[in-house]
Amino acid sequence: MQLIENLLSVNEAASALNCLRPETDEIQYGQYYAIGDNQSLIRLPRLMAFQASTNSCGDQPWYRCKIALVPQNNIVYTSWTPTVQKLKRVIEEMSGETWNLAHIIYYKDGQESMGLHSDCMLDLASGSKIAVVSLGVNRQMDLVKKQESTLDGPSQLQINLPGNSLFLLDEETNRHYVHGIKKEKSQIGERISIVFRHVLTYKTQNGKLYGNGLTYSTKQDIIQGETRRKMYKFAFTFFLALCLNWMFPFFSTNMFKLISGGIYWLSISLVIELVQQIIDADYVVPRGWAGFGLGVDPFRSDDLWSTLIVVYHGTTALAAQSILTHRQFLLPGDHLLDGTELAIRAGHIPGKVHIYTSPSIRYASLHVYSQVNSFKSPKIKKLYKVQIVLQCKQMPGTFKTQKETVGWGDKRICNTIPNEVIEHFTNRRSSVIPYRLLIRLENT
Ligand SMILES: O=C(O)CCC(=O)C(=O)O
Ligand SMILES: [Fe+2]
Repeated sequence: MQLIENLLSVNEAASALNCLRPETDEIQYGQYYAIGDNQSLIRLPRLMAFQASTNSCGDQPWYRCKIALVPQNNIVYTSWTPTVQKLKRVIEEMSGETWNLAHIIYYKDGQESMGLHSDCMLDLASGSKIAVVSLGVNRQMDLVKKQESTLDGPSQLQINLPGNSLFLLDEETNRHYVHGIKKEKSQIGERISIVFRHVLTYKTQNGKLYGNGLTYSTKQDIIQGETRRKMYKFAFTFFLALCLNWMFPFFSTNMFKLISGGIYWLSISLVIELVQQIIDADYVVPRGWAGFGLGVDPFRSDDLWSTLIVVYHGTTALAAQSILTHRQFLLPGDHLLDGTELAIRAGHIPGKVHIYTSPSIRYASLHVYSQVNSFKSPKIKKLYKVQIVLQCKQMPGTFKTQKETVGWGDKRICNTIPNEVIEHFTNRRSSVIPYRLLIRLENT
């Protein structure tokens, strides 16, 4: 912490104060709010304005402070105005540091204040200092050591911030102490503080954040991420439209019922349009899979959603189609619609007539169960791996559990479900009810 008095000449300080007063044109102050306990809006006892430099991409720095989270506070950073820019230059030349964002705060009298708080450090350049330039009357800043702090040093401090001074608040002090500007009992005049920060977070025109510690660290990353998402969406759409349009009658959504009632033929472009609507809904659960709700028999009397557990069944598009067409799982030995007999799949022990499921999506999506097929997106000519899993409800007490049967031994397959109980098997067809088709499309 450091206080530098007589930052400017007396005349310059007086003129700076005058230029930054609300009556002058330079700064358009606004009234901002906090959210109270009962969700009410609380008027903050001060006026504020925001300025910042843009980066080389033309984006503005962004500081994630509490007031920015209140929807009613429309915080807009404008470019530097002459007086603030001059103050910035003076303190940068004096300290050798740089700042790219400022909050300008107007306290009209001693009744206006700022409560005890720590400045949020998420967006600040590591090791950078928060610079507070004070103009106008002297105000007292209280610093109170946080309860959890293990730092040696005074538990409380009072610092006078006279007009025409610079106060530098370092990371360490901000981490261990809260600070605030307390109310004054005596009648005093106005004070303006200009709080400069060096932030490394930026906001794009469409409101996306990038920078230190964020999903996207540069603007380029955002563009790449969006391109990837677009390509994925295209591929997905074409996969559904070209390879899986048999399944549209099985969807539970009204729009599908609407268009598939009796008409099982859909034009590719209509399918694409519908699929895009689903994908835009971002219904991707579990992680990495896109889920499509399937129609469930409305006449079942058991309380499907509350008493049955969730399991997964890794399968092929063909088998999924067969399960959905027959409206239930089939057991080896059953006859399909075309009269052929369902055989025990190669690799499974003959004589074991069972339906296999797993509480683990990891296990169900192993390639022996959920066959990997490749799919070439016709539009972008890119090859993808496609897998299908049916998300199902299974009736407790109707199945047995056993350890994995894929030869992994003790090597853990799923983080949540132990290998010993990862496989369910049953011979009751109607105890497993598929309610969501999961599809995963991955780059090859
Ligand atoms: O007005 C002041 O001097 C304190 C401002 C402050 O602590 C803040 O804006 O976070
Ligand atoms: Fe602060």
